[in-house]
Amino acid sequence: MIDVSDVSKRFVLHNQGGAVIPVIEGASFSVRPGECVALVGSSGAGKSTLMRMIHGNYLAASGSIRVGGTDVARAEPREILKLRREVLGYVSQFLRVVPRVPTIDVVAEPLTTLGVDPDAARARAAALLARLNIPEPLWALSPTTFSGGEQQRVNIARGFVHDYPALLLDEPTASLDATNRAVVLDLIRAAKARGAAIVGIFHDEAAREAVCDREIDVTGFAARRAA
Ligand SMILES: Nc1ncnc2c1ncn2[C@@H]1O[C@H](COP(=O)(O)OP(=O)(O)OP(=O)(O)O)[C@@H](O)[C@H]1O
Repeated sequence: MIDVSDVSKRFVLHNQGGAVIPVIEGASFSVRPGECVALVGSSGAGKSTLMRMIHGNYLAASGSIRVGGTDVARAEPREILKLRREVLGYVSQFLRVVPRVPTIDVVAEPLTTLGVDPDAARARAAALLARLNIPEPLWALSPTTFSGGEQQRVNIARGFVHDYPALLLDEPTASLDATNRAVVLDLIRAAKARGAAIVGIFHDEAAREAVCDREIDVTGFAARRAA
């Protein structure tokens, strides 16, 4: 489902004399449907960079990144947007939303964008918000003023509202209490059971052991640093 093949990435810092920072070289791995793979490796090894390349935020310098039928490394921006709508979900650590949109609509939006009836989309959003213990009086409010853990749970609800065939999870349990952490781990297990291919960064080792089938040490793809 997700095939990363011989991918490299370097950053060119144009505002710092064109300094080149090679980060990743020759990264290759695959994630099958129903599998959850953790990216591990020391800080700065390139875990987030690799996730951003799979999501199409950072362009790979070379290689291919196939998600379903799309090569993210070569796709046009509109193909990447279509991929993100239909195939590739992403739970980031930080919630970015349009101000004043109620939480229930923030969570339902991925479904309404796909043409799901708004009432059905809101019902599914409500079920997830309830499961993630977001109090019902908050659903009509914008999540911009929510606590860190509440915002993270809204992000998680949004990431799981559509049954994406592929999912990227950036620290999905980072600021959660034990109860909500367990809910998130159950959502991940359910996504695997329905065949989702998942790539995640989990500094929470116990969470990683609970849901991940394999670890990929990104340090193995580290490019030799040159000035
Ligand atoms: N936009 C950018 N411009 C320049 N350099 C960048 C950029 N993004 C990442 N880097 C560099 O790439 C390297 C890898 O960073 P990355 O954030 O992918 O590491 P990580 O493994 O996710 O680290 P951590 O576990 O600390 O979050 C770092 O040396 C970082 O400075």
